[in-house]
Amino acid sequence: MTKIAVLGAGKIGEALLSGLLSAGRSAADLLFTERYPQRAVELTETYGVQAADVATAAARSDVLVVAVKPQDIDPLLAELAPVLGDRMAQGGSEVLVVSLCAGLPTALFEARLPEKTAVVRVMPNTPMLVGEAMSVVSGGRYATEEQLDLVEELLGSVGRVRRAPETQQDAVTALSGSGPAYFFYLVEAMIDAGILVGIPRAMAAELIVQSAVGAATMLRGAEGHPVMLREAVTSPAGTTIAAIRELEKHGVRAALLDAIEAARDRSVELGRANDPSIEGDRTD
Ligand SMILES: NC(=O)C1=CN([C@@H]2O[C@H](COP(=O)(O)OP(=O)(O)OC[C@H]3O[C@@H](n4cnc5c(N)ncnc54)[C@H](OP(=O)(O)O)[C@@H]3O)[C@@H](O)[C@H]2O)C=CC1
Ligand SMILES: O=C(O)[C@@H]1CCC=N1
Repeated sequence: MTKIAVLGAGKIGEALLSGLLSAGRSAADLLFTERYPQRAVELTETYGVQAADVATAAARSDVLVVAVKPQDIDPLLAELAPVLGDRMAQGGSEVLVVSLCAGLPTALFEARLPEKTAVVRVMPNTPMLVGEAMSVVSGGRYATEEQLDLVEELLGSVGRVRRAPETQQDAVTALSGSGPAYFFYLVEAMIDAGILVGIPRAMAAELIVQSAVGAATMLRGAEGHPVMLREAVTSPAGTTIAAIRELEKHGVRAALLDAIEAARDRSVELGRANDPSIEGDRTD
């Protein structure tokens, strides 16, 4: 069985560990690295997965999943490069580096890691926790078809997977990587609206969450025809159109277009900030 190490078990790293375990992968085939010992102890207690240092993780794993914040990539790659170099020098099997980092191009990893290291860039999302991730996979220069298939299989066990050219990854990050946050934000606002119109919080939450689950299930079944689904809810001179008029008046559609464009731009910026060929453009 493929041995996988998650380097940086924060929110998305933990979601991946949890999702892979729920999908039936053995804890013995997983490792993780973490900066703070207390966090490592908590994760081991919760999931039964062992913590390791970067050298051990790199020596024992077939796949290294990088899940640190883009701003933390430099020290991690500086630590990883010599370890992978030693592994190669000792004739060890090839390792595959899978980056989940927003904005960071595969070329960045290829430039900092030993020559010809295979890198795959993935943009997943947190619904991985419940086996409903949307992940988009792009191969770097040295990633083989078999390695891309392997990554698709791993992520396919925790949700849906698509392959796309790396040039689309910043846009993908803005859409599905951050996407769950937009829905959570809408739900939060709708629950507040429930309170405004006199429904207690717990009941408002139940009404809205179940409506979201029902709407999501219908959207999936309808293969993405949101306009027709919305029209079916919108009666002539009814309540829904009164609400839609307000949404349009307040520019909610335009706000979403701007928001997703801003997220795409931020992903591009994170990549540039970590590009050693661009001087004086580091943004945190
Ligand atoms: N959260 C999300 O929805 C998604 C996130 N991503 C990407 O995943 C990556 C991680 O994001 P997220 O999980 O939200 O961030 P978190 O900050 O929750 O997780 C990153 C973890 O990595 C740890 N870490 C940092 N440096 C090292 C190191 N050198 N060795 C070991 N551990 C280290 C951090 O420790 P410490 O707490 O000490 O800093 C932290 O626990 C980012 O690149 C992000 O772009 C991609 C898709 C979705
Ligand atoms: O907000 C972020 O930068 C990360 C990437 C996609 C979702 N969360």
